[in-house]
Amino acid sequence: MPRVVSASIFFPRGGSAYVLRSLARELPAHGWDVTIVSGSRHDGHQGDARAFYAGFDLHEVDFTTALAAPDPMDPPAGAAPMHPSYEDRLGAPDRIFAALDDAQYERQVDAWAAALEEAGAATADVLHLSHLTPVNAAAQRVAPGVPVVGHLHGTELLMLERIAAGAPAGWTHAEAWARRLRGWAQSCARLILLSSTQVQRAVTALGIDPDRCTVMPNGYDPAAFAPAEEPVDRVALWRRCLVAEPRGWRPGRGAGSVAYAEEDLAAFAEGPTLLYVGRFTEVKRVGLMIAAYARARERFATRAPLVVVGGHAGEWEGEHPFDTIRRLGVPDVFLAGWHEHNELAALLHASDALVLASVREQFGQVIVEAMACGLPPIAVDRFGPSLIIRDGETGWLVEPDDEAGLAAAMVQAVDDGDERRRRGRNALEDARAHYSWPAIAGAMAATLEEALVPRDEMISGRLQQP
Ligand SMILES: CC(=O)N[C@H]1[C@@H](OP(=O)(O)OP(=O)(O)OC[C@H]2O[C@@H](n3ccc(=O)[nH]c3=O)[C@H](O)[C@@H]2O)O[C@H](CO)[C@@H](O)[C@@H]1O
Ligand SMILES: O=P([O-])([O-])O[C@@H]1[C@@H](O)[C@H](O)[C@@H](O)[C@H](O)[C@@H]1O
Repeated sequence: MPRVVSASIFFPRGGSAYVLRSLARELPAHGWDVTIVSGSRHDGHQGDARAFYAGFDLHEVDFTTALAAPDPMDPPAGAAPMHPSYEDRLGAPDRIFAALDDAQYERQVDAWAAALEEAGAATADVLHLSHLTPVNAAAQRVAPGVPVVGHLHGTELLMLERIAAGAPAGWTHAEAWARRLRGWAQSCARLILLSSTQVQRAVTALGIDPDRCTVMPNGYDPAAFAPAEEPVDRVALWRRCLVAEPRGWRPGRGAGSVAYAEEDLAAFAEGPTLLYVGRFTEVKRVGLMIAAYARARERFATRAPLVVVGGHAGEWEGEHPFDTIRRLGVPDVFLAGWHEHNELAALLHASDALVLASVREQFGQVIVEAMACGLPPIAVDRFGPSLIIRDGETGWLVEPDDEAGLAAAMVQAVDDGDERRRRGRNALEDARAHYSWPAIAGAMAATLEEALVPRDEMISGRLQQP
């Protein structure tokens, strides 16, 4: 059986880790053995690759020592440096790529070359590399003859677009990183994009040949996301998540630092529940969503809460949702904290519509997960969501950063139960028809096979150094 080494520099945290894991689960049925190489941490925080990728052939790069060092990017000799990130969060151990100098870059490449070597990358048939990172350079060093399938997730494009618009102060090595990312993209045999809306975006940001791009959407795991089989005791579910075992958190405090009282559950007694699922990054516009909810709430015919699920503890960009809720003084918005996939379906079953105000979402995995549970989504009419959702049929599409438009969609979703349920049924059909991982994995296997074919041509492409 051919073997693919599937690698991510990041410890499992964002949407890309779920993509990597779902594909690793499905690819053997399509004739591929998978070895995973991933960043990891063993310090009790979320992000332990051994737990996240349990049962897979895993080689991890452990950042635990680096995270305890005064400079996680420059830990004691022998320890792998912490991964950098595409987001620039004040005080975060994972500094923005664009701030790392050449020596720090070389340390990254050395650590990942060792990991790829240990995982047998040189004898793999294909390398599948998430995002564009120093793992690409490490692959060129230790496995120069092995074709690379790159997988873009959107966050790398956000950083490049910010650099193109004028790098913020502190991004002192922005141009060197932009050059590297472009070089790595150009040397991939194939580059996976998540939506046809993204081809031109990637061509502009990376200068790649559009013929090397494969459009392959993300999916949902049908074992985890499906409509509820039995009636759900919603108040009991929200009591557990918000009152008895709370995981919501406020700035500077850990999971569970935001908890609710029994009487707060009255918000769930009458009307439908709106749900957000995701990280607290700037692009997601969680603050705008809460402001739109505040407007919409005054017009709802019934009391209808908004539950905000997600936000890795301790990580956020811009104003934290806890502060937004306080600033606006808006009632009935609940912070539920991070919940793993095996718990998410229950939260979706206790909700009625998904809201995602994100403005530049390459795909929006949570949309198809919600649709697979029968929830209609409300999202923004740009990029990935604009093709996943059929406005008026499977959900609502609104303009980016349009607080009034988002509020109007929320009012309709809350007040018109028949219409909401009709769109939810259609959404479920679309999810089943287009977005289940077992079906999508066939396209992934085909992409890996395609990467094997024009080997000579591709090898000369790979040798272009950034
Ligand atoms: C801005 C942008 O372009 N983002 C992209 C990015 O990451 P991003 O991290 O923004 O990913 P998404 O929001 O799409 O996915 C988040 C994932 O985390 C899971 N989750 C979230 C909260 C929680 O409490 N528990 C939990 O399990 C969700 O179920 C989902 O599977 O890569 C994803 C994967 O290719 C794409 O779909 C996104 O469009
Ligand atoms: O998974 P995803 O959201 O595509 O993208 C990545 C995250 O997984 C990772 O945690 C973060 O450090 C990166 O900067 C990037 O955002």
